[in-house]
Amino acid sequence: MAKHDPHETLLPDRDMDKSPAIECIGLGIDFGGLTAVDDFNFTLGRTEIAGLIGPNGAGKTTVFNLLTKVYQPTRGRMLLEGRDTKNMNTTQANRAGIARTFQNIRLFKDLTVLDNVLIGLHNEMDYHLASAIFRLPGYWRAEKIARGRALDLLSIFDMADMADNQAGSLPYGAQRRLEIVRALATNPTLLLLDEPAAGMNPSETSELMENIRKIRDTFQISILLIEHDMNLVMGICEGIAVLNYGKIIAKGTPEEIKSDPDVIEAYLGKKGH
Ligand SMILES: Nc1ncnc2c1ncn2[C@@H]1O[C@H](COP(=O)(O)OP(=O)(O)OP(=O)(O)O)[C@@H](O)[C@H]1O
Repeated sequence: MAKHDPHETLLPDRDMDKSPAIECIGLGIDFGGLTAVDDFNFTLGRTEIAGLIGPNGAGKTTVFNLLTKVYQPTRGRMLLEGRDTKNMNTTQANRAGIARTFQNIRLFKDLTVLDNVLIGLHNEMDYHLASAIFRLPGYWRAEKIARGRALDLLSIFDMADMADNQAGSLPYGAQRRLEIVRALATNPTLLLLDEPAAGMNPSETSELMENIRKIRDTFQISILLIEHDMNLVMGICEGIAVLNYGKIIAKGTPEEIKSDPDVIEAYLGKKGH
């Protein structure tokens, strides 16, 4: 496989005129004596769809927790569209453009589908607190706009007719879709998907692949996904980084990754993933 410059984007020719969606430089984190992620050099260009793969316990979710500022790194730096994220917390990282979904569905199951999306939108909206408390005209205006945007988002994923249903009553695939819609409501420039195909049947997975492409094309954002389903990863990702024991052991196109002996040994050759 071609050994890539660690600071090069997975697709080096794309969007060279803009700062990358995200750039990690020597990022690392220790938990007590355990180094969960180390020397993580990773650059994702705008509108790339990339995959982060590796065996169980390799550090993939920890990388997502670093990118979303759930964890602060022990070392290294992370730039979001050229901006240093050093002092950001999770809310600030979200406002700066990173949104994520989780390995296990985290919806407000008793609320309606629409309300779940509105929660995402409110995170991003910036109306005055007093206007919300006293229900001033500005509040209602903002609410109306938010409802319209939420319904628009739901219709892109053919979910507008489910707007008033309880989120917990939706079929599994639709709940996962709703999680993605809620993340998109925060208007991200980088969307992180943690095992989006987990628990899906093959037809739900292929629908998910179409939706991921649609998201990138419609919103012109970058997508980084963690996934064990190799058909999805190889079918949709333009670039892939492979993590093993907290370190990147390979980066490249799906074709390069498939034939990389280190990857085969560390990951693809093993059964059970
Ligand atoms: N908060 C924490 N405290 C201590 N150790 C942690 C913490 N978070 C993660 N780890 C450890 O870091 C390592 C990487 O875990 P992580 O969950 O990131 O792996 P993963 O690649 O996402 O695995 P999987 O594919 O099973 O989800 C593991 O050894 C894990 O036990």
